[in-house]
Amino acid sequence: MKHTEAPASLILLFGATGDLAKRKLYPSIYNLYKKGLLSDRFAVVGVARRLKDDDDFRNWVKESIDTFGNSSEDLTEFISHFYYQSHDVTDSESYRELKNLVDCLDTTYHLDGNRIFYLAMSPEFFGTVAEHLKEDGLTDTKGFKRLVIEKPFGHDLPSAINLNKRIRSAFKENEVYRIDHYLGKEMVQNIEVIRFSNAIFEPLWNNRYISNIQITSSETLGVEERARYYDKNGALRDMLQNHMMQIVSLLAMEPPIKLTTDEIRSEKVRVLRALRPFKNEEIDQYFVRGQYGEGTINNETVPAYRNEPNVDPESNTETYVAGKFMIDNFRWAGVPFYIRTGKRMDKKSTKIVVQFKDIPMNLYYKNGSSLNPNLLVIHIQPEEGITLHLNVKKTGQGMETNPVKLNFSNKSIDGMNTPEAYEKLLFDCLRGDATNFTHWDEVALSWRFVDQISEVWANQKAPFPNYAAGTMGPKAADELLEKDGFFWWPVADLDVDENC
Ligand SMILES: NC(=O)C1=CN([C@@H]2O[C@H](COP(=O)(O)OP(=O)(O)OC[C@H]3O[C@@H](n4cnc5c(N)ncnc54)[C@H](OP(=O)(O)O)[C@@H]3O)[C@@H](O)[C@H]2O)C=CC1
Ligand SMILES: O=C1O[C@H](COP(=O)(O)O)[C@@H](O)[C@H](O)[C@H]1O
Repeated sequence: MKHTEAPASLILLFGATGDLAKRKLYPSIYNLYKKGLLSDRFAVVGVARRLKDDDDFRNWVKESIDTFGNSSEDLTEFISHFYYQSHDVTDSESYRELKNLVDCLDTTYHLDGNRIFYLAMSPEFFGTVAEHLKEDGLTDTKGFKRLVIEKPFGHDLPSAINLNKRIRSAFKENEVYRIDHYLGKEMVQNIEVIRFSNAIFEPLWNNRYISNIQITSSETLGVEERARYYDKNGALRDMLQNHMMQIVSLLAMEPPIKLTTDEIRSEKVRVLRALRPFKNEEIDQYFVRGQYGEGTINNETVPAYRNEPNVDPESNTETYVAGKFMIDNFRWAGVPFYIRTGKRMDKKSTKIVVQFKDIPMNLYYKNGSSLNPNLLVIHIQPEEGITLHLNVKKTGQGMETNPVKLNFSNKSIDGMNTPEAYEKLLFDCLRGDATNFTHWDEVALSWRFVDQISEVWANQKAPFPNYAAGTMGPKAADELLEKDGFFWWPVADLDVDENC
């Protein structure tokens, strides 16, 4: 085994013909292979209904890599490791056949019985597949067995508890890898490093020096082909319950005593436990929902959410959510964490803005005008980097100040793109590192928090649509900050200069 490569392993992929597999998973497996991070002893078994046989599947994988990956090479050797079983996951009989195939590949490729079961299909099947894997002996193996499970993990706390019970009947908690692809993003992983390896930040990382933190994740895309799923979930469940709350917990957690999976997770859990709960009648003071109407994006007119295919024409589902989280602990008492996320917004951008408090006395603006606050901006995507906003002396006579930005862009280091989140997460899973996956306690606490909001919203019809596609969301989201004396830092003005 090469020094850094993953151990021999079989990946059994349910949902092998799906959008996620095609766009993300095959290109990621291929990148690992190309970089020498995958053992030569690997095999992938795809399960779905629509293809016929191995050849069909290998062509499918090749096409997906040609379209969504970065390869101009001959893929023959790589795709020879791919096998297919046409199988309806609700059909109990097929699992025996699958076990025979998997056992046979185990021997052929000397896989030491190591198995990753990846559920990249509709969540309604997660419990059924997990139970069958156990009942039909696929989890009886002398190597490791790990279950990678896509989102959403449930629809609310009761359904998540039920799903967890079914999964845990077949896998132990430390064998379950709940994917949150934001945790695979380079700059999300960088949050801990920025905080815990810089003496200039960690001492200031508290309510004495930080006035508020803003997290924006805006998309220009609409609901696309996923309306059947999305219309039942909305932005609150689709983005806030998982990605946004994970970012909040990374920003707010205490330094872990060690950089181990358990220590980091337990600090994140403590943040989620400290989130201030709300009474039903308070939800509107802390959360705003929106749904896009018709509008213009990149000079093209796009339809209202309610006119998208497969969306209920009277849908009450939010495509936008903004909120204010309060973390009631010693470090964060009084500091609002504002988040906003939505579809069909003005710009595709995920950024964190940490706004520091004003200095106690402003010596440089005696006429009453204000100094620019110091900001630390963490650019998660599309550009990756950090910017520190400072004030310096204006060149020349006098003592006026000038705002400046110190930029760091990941691209400026070596011009290389950082690996796709799925590539990193797959590699972590192959090596048995669950740090960047979500523990059950985190899932349960975030559902408990989100359920308070969704229960109230489900019972009140919203005045939708309330923002035009191509804008940054409803006016009420601006008012959420204005009433606290803040405003959303415009993401378009904060971009990192990638040439720096
Ligand atoms: N697509 C994305 O960008 C993202 C997806 N996810 C999550 O990933 C998962 C998969 O999503 P996505 O790929 O978009 O979904 P798709 O609908 O594109 O794919 C579903 C897959 O499941 C297979 N399938 C459906 N029913 C059965 C069945 N009864 N038996 C066997 N196979 C079946 C389909 O194959 P066939 O029809 O051939 O049987 C297909 O391969 C979901 O949990 C989603 O929430 C998460 C983040 C982003
Ligand atoms: O999980 C999801 O994330 C995507 C946005 O991901 P990003 O990496 O492009 O920011 C979102 O479009 C999708 O609705 C949601 O399910």
